Amino acid sequence: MSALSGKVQTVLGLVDPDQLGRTMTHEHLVMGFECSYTPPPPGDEAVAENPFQMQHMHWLRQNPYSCRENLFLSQELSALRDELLAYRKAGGGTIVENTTTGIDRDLPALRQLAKETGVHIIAGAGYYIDSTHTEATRKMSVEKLTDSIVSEVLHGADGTDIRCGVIGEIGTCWPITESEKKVLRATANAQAQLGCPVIIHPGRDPAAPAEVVRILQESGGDINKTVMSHLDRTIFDEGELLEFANMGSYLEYDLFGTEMLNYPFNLKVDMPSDSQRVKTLAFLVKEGYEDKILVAHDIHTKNRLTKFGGHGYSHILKNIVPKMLTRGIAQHQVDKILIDNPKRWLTFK
Ligand SMILES: CC(=O)NCCS(=O)(=O)O
Repeated sequence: MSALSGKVQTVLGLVDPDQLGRTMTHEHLVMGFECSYTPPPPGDEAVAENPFQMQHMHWLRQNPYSCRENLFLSQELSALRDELLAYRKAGGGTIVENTTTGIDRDLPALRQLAKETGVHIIAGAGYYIDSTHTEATRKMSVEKLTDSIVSEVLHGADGTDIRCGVIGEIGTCWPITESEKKVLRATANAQAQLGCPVIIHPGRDPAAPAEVVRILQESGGDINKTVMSHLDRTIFDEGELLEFANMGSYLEYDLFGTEMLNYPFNLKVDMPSDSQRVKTLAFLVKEGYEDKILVAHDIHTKNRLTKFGGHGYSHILKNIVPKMLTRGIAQHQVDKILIDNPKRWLTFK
């Protein structure tokens, strides 16, 4: 039995799982998302240059990736500190910070934020999507990738002694690239060694989550300890959703607060509203999956911070939970989604 067994690993060290409280399982605090920059619609170039004004807030909500400045959450440490203090006040206890190699993980900043706010922060090991893999990463064997991920959990990452407490978000596209497949196999190997939680960013196709699960299974991954993120923009058909749910991973709805018409990463996708997300959660609860659901906001752009008129990290606790309670999800089921399921997932075997 390892020293991690039965514990959760935060950026400040190991904690007892009962200390976590309400947990958002997919957020970013300090990251850079330049890899997803999308040029603005024709005619909107001037707005994109100078977006942080009241009259441009709606434009930013609709076009968050078309303004470079909006993509650097890392520039907002003071606002992030205020957000975390507000999150605690709203009843939040823990945040899983999913920033991995490729999108500017900053572990010392996470440690500082955890110290200053009292929020438990759990950092992510591993690699984001293919376009952010360096040549050195692409050349690594599965064994070397496994070693690097294991080391980030056991010894610390990015030249620090700050240890990651989950593997992920591991980035994949659709179709899954060869480099991403290697990282997935390494993730499964590392999970088999460590008994740790894993979280996946699937490609934007309904077939993508199941394909990731198959690759992880082939390499000995523990699907019961794996989260499939971003289901809100990935699987829409109820039958397909139940088929995927039956594969055994946690089912994460983590784009609460994001309501946009033209989703630039896949124009075929109709991004759901928060009301539609709650309806899907109620459906999954009715179908018996209340022990598998997780929720979050996946904040990764500045406009979603309350400083810039956004919903912030407390939106689920303040606005979505009351809505869930009026839509057939009972308080004890809400508690499972916010407390018990994250705790079970995050505890090392
Ligand atoms: C940071 C990140 O990967 N966010 C996911 C955004 S997406 O639109 O759900 O792919």
